[in-house]
Amino acid sequence: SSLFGHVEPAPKDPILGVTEAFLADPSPDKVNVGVGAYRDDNGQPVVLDCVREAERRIAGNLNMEYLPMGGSIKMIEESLKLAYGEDSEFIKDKRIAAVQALSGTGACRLFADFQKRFLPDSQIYIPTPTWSNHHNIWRDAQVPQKTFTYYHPESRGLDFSGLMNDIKNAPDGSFFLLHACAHNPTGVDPTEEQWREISHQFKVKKHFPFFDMAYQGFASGDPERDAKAIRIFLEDGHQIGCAQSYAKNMGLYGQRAGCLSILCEDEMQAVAVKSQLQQIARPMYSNPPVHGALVVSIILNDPELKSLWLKEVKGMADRIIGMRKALKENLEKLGSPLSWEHITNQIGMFCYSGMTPEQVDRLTDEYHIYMTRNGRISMAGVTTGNVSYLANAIHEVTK
Ligand SMILES: Cc1[nH+]cc(COP(=O)(O)O)c(/C=N/[C@@H](CC(=O)O)C(=O)O)c1O
Repeated sequence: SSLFGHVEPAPKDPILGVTEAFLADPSPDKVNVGVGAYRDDNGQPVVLDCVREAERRIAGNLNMEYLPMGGSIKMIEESLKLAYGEDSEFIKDKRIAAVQALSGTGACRLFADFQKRFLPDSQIYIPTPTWSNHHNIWRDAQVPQKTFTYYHPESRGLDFSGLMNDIKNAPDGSFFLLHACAHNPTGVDPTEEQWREISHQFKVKKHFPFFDMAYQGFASGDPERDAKAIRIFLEDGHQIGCAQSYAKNMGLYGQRAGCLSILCEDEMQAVAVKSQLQQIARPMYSNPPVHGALVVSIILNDPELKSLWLKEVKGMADRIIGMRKALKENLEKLGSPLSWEHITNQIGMFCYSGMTPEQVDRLTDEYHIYMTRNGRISMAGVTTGNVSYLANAIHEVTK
């Protein structure tokens, strides 16, 4: 028998498979509101001006040397300031073990592998629902998963009491995966007050919070505001883990620029933990890519470029917020019998519409509209040019 005859075709990825189907569709009316990637009002991908300027500054004088296993020190420094705060005591005390990672996915995976290696009996509580790849990451790291209540379908909001119950009922010292802001796919975030209650309960239970922060700045338009959950936990004295990504908020999708950080008890522990994170990276990819890290470092380290970035990331967030309003208004104008309040109550890249897989299939089959079957709409794919077409189709399949 042939060597690889038993290898079955892999199932389509629930998110990236939608992009493939969209690209294969010849219809001129097709609309892609599947993958969470920003598009401008013409439906085109965007390279931010701050990124183009950073590229101009490094053009030609790039060296192609290896980065250290832990990645670019400068990029890590800038990333920690963004997540933990410019004046963070934890940065000053060198208590944070941090390595450059292959974007947010790579940061989550490094953490999951670290968790498996050094806390082999631990498991991880993952919100219901969550970004589909979270399950794959901790599965492949062989860390057992549990789920915790998060989304409340009836109100299309947060099931806070269900969430708090699950936090209370989990064994002491459990690991929890938390979306720092712009929860994917629901667009539902705890309020500041709710984050404070969650943080308090985590102290009582000695739980460990691992924040996946893939959208800092992209949710509210203000990176400081979008880091509020992390800052609350830090003020309460928690040790945390954090996965950062520059895919969405800096548009560096394909550059795979991210950072994994773990707040340790002291500098010596941070040095040990960082050295072990590097030990995991070395046989996996040896060291991370140099280009994206350089772009990030130049932008965040230069006050002029950083303020340009802040303006541009707010611009992206504002456009999405504008499309939320437009989509809701179009549905209301069509006389939809349903409430669409959640479209503007939710935040970040996604609207969790509440549509069923069958309704999503009809949108694709009858209207060439592509979204994940859980009814998640990537709002960045909505433009002034397609919002009424999209609203009409949604109305037709939901009325
Ligand atoms: C919560 C979350 N975490 C991490 C990532 C990974 O991003 P990276 O490019 O590795 O930095 C994504 C990407 N989400 C979108 C794209 C994807 O599925 O990869 C999405 O949900 O469409 C997330 O939504």
